Amino acid sequence: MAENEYVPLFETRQVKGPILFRCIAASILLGICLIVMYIIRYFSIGGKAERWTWIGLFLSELWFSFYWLLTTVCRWNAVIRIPFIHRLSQRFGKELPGIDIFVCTADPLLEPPSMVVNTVLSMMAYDYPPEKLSVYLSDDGGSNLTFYAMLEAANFSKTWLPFCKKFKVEPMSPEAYFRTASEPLNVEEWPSVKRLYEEMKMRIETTTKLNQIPQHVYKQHKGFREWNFVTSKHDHQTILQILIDGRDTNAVDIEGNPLPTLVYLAREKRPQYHHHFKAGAMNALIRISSRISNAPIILNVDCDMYSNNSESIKYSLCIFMDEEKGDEFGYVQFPQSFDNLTKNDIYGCSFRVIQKLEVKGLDANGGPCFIGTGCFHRREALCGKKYEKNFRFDLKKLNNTKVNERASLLEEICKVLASCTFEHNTTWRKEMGLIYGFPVEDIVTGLSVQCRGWKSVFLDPERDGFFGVAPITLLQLLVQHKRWTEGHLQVFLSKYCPLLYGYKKIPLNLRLAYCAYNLWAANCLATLYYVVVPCLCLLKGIKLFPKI
Ligand SMILES: O=c1ccn([C@@H]2O[C@H](COP(=O)(O)OP(=O)(O)O[C@H]3O[C@H](CO)[C@@H](O)[C@H](O)[C@H]3O)[C@@H](O)[C@H]2O)c(=O)[nH]1
Ligand SMILES: [Mn+2]
Repeated sequence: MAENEYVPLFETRQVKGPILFRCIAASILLGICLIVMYIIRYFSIGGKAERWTWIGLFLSELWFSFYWLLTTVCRWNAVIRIPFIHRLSQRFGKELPGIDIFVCTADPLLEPPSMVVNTVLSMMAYDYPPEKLSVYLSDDGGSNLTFYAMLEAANFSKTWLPFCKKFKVEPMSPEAYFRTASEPLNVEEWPSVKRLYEEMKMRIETTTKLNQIPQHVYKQHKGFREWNFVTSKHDHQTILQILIDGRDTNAVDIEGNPLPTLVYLAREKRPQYHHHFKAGAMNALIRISSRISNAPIILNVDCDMYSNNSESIKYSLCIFMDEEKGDEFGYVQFPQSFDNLTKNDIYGCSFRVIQKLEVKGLDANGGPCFIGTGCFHRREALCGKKYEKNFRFDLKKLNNTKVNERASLLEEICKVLASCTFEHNTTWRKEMGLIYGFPVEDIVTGLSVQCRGWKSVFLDPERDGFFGVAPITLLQLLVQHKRWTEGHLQVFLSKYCPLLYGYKKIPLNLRLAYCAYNLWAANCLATLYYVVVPCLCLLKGIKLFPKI
């Protein structure tokens, strides 16, 4: 291909049917206007009680109209992105950047180590050069059970990764794969790999149940000794173990191919210092990974979210590496899909409207929010760099920083980076890394990246990129919704309110779209009024509608 002949790595297409949508929206707008006119016209009819009910209903309706306007603005334009991965391979061949993958876990009881192991294995099994992949697990539970499970994962990966490569296994989580795939006829390895997996799972589950590491295992790895100094999960030193050192020529799978780097981290926790939940964990990971592998692209996932599509990394690189537009993008967000939904999804846990409709609208208006998981970040954008128009990133070059310290020395050096006091008097938490202080730290962080001038992209390939676990009982759902709505409202009332914070930084449409989420909780007032008051009026015999 000639040098000057630019062939894009992705294409942006308008979502079909905008005219139909706009006609419907226009008709709704007309309806709203007629209702408002009607209400104003009959305003002074009836007695005092009627009038006040009318005013209340009128205000609720105004609120609903306003909220409808916010969502319509967000949906007005919608785009989808189509990456061309064959062009990526053609153009860059093996010259691809490094990828650091962060997995966060917090509690071995709520997030069983056997599940975390599956997530980690699925991340290691991407169809990507293993020497360029590094997987970091942050364990905020500081649990030796999770650490043990990771050791098992490191060991099993030697069988699992070649198996995945050979048979193009998808999903790459062994649990999900063996649950969904039927046994192929002429694959000898299948039963033996399955057996190995089941034995490993059994060992992990037994250890978790007994809450004790068997003595012979304890002696196998120096890492376990760290727990001699752990008082509780809220009070311990940094534990950092490089379980697979990708630079080590002996770190190979059963077929002799290199393995991805695998690192276990339990950052320091002390009762007198706030740990800032997942945002704190992510920031520690960003610093530690910058010292160990320093990949220019970071993928982060929750520990319950396994990879379902082995090409996701390449899809996201099609965005970041596109010669013309790639440098504009700060992050690439995949949807959060779930594989535990009940048949009718009666509580709407899958967020279909948001994920299948609204995010595409956000994308057309400057970029989707960062939703905390399944997101590829440009490290520099996440670490506070402002977008500069003509600045070109050479992602391939950025990756050539192999450190040469021994693994054990590197572990010691990095421990400081995850200490409780490291961030004091620095710009971490404000300008660098994830922002603290909100239950929805991801939303604020995404907003601040966008306000530094970066755009973002939503990618939803035909085969889902990731599968996670959705809350499916009413109670779980209410807890999650309460946290999210509260968090969003908090953002709206803080200095990060998109209307002000994003002023002159991001398009008005995008700011309004953010507000639709931020004001989610505020809807409850109008809704409550609307469902309660008319019923009371009916009981009391107060006439709500004028006779015409
Ligand atoms: O102190 C903590 C608390 C949580 N987590 C991890 O954070 C992730 C998300 O927490 P979870 O309790 O599962 O929250 P969800 O409501 O399921 O999370 C959604 O909403 C969050 C807030 O918007 C985002 O951060 C998540 O990525 C998104 O999946 C999990 O992997 C946890 O292990 C930590 O690492 N440290
Ligand atoms: Mn979750």
